[in-house]
Amino acid sequence: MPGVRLRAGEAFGVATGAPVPDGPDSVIPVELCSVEAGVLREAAGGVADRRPGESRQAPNRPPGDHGESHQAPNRPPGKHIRRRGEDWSAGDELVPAGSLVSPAVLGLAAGAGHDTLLVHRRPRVAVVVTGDELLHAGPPRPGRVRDAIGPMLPGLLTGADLFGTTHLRDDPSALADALTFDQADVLVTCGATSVGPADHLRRVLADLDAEVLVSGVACRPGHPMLLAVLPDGRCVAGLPGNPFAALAAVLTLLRPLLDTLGGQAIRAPVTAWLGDAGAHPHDTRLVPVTRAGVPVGHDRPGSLWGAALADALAVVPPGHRGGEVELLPL
Ligand SMILES: Nc1nc2c(c(=O)[nH]1)N[C@H]1C(S)=C(S)[C@@H](COP(=O)(O)OP(=O)(O)OC[C@H]3O[C@@H](n4cnc5c(N)ncnc54)[C@H](O)[C@@H]3O)O[C@H]1N2
Ligand code: MOO
Repeated sequence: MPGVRLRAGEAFGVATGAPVPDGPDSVIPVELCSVEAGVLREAAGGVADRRPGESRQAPNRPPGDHGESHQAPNRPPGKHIRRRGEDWSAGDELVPAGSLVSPAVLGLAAGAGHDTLLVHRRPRVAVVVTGDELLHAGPPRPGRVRDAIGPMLPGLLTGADLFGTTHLRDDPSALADALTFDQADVLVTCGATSVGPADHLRRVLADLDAEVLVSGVACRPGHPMLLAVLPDGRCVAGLPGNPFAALAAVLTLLRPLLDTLGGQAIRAPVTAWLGDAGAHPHDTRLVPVTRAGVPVGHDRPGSLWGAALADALAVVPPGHRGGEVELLPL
């Protein structure tokens, strides 16, 4: 309370959050005091300190005792007073650069007096699912499979804005057309990464003068995954058509790309102990496991069953027989 100065033995009423006058050593909650004939009396303990049968009333004091020498047992100096600058000082880093602006970060920034924040824009993503054989409703039948990647992707693209999903037949000119969509920072294609007659992605990218940065990786599943940059800087992430391989490519290639474009800090690795999980002789294997690192099985490249049962994919290095491995949370 600017302009008010308390002397020893004096008290002043103050609402929660209001400035306190100069001079007091602490604040006593109003429910722990009483005022009789202009004299403030303080209960010996707080409500929480009362034992069964004890009165909450202030102890009897002789008239004239203003309580100035009385120190309540639970009232150290400074109690219930927030000092200016006690949470942080000018120039302190409140959250590290690269942090996600969560609701708490937004509130903290406002509380610290910021009107604007310098942020990365969320990357914008468009998805293109290819395949003559794909169905989008009903049960699979001979020669036709349900699109399992399109429904899986939106929930995996956290931190990005998704324009939507386009479904294409195996037609190179339709694919080339889809890759001209210039509102997206990243175009995600599903299928057509391999070398079969209907796998047009690499030829289409060559025709568009794209620079291929990643053309296959030593990882099972997911080994045909691809990353390319179009001449105008837009990225193309090619997910393999086998659904579990597509998931592997999202976790190991697409998500790190989106995190980087969105300015997010690199996630600290999570690890678990994993025994002999059937390591590949020369490639890294991704094995669906529980949080405790127990393989759940059902991990064929065309099936998402194991991933659906698992908490994470364990990153199993070639030749692994047992030891600590990285987990990619699902
Ligand atoms: N000659 C070679 N053939 C293949 C190789 C190879 O190295 N040499 N790699 C195999 C691996 S591993 C994978 S993975 C696939 C990747 O194939 P593509 O990305 O070209 O995808 P497609 O041929 O279109 O499809 C493969 C498989 O997945 C089914 N599929 C495709 N899209 C979906 C979808 N959205 N939802 C569910 N299932 C999908 C598709 O019907 C095929 O059965 O290549 C291998 N071949
Ligand atoms: O990427 Mo493929 O599905 O390795 O098996």
